[in-house]
Amino acid sequence: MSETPPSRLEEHLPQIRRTLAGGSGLLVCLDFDGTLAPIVDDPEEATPLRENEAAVDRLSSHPAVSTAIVSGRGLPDVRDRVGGLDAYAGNHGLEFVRNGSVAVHPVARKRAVLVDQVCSALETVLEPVPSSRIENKRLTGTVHTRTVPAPLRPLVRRLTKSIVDRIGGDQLEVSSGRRVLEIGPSIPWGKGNAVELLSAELPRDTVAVYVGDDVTDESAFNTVEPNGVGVRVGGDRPSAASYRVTSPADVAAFLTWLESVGLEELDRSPGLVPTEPERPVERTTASDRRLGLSSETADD
Ligand SMILES: O=P(O)(O)OC[C@H]1O[C@H](O[C@H]2O[C@H](CO)[C@@H](O)[C@H](O)[C@H]2O)[C@H](O)[C@@H](O)[C@@H]1O
Repeated sequence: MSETPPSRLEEHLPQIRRTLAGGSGLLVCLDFDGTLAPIVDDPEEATPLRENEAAVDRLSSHPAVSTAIVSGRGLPDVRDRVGGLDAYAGNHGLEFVRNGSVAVHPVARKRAVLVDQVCSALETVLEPVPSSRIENKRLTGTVHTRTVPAPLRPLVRRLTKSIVDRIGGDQLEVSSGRRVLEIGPSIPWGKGNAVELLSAELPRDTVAVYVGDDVTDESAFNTVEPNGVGVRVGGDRPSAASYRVTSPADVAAFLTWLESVGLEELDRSPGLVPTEPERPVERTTASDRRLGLSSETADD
């Protein structure tokens, strides 16, 4: 991961316009929890902001734009929560649906039986821990610790790791996310690979945008940067994304800006792009200024 904190997006719209001006189309990839939907205690209750749904719908209906959700949730789950995108990647990119056909990583498919055994064992072992919750997503599993009393979280981590070691051996691994432990196959595959696959099907000069809030989104930021636009939702901790916004409401403002301002840049043929002044003068338009972003919040 980059050691550089991302810059505040609203201060860098002219750079983003220049990045978009290099492309003939746009691929907009979006994480779900913490990006389109605010983080909530109960994962079942997570719902995208209406403004995000509307902005995604508008982008999806534009002929120059392809849209995708790239989520840690299982595919059926995330498709139920937000509709209308061109493609969906679930389980951190291990499964995919596009043009009506579903693809699953073959190694992940084989190891799903181990994930299932781990989830069952954890249901029993963590049963006495108040408010612990196990989400079996078939190809991966999630242990939720958001509502577990803080002093008990290290115990949950230890128990989870020991069960995964016992049942999964070197076939499974545990990683951390926002108040979750993610259990999945130990293979070098993540959201970044999913974004690569999506990009590979589009013209080479398509500009890729990725918006996400969590550690697993870093591989996707690495995939789209530096020719595309990586946007981290959250505070100023280091990230491979160049830009950051604070909240899902800010994501809606950015997506709206992309549709109303950013897309205009794509339409300019290279010969028509105004030459840059010698000393760059940042072109901030009234539409740029309307991008109202909220104030800082803590990452957790
Ligand atoms: O890649 P994402 O779409 O962001 O999915 C990552 C995980 O998101 C969900 O957990 C997170 O959101 C929950 C609801 O707001 C919250 O309670 C939890 O603490 C967060 O980590 C989802 O439940 C997981 O399956 C995803 O892996």
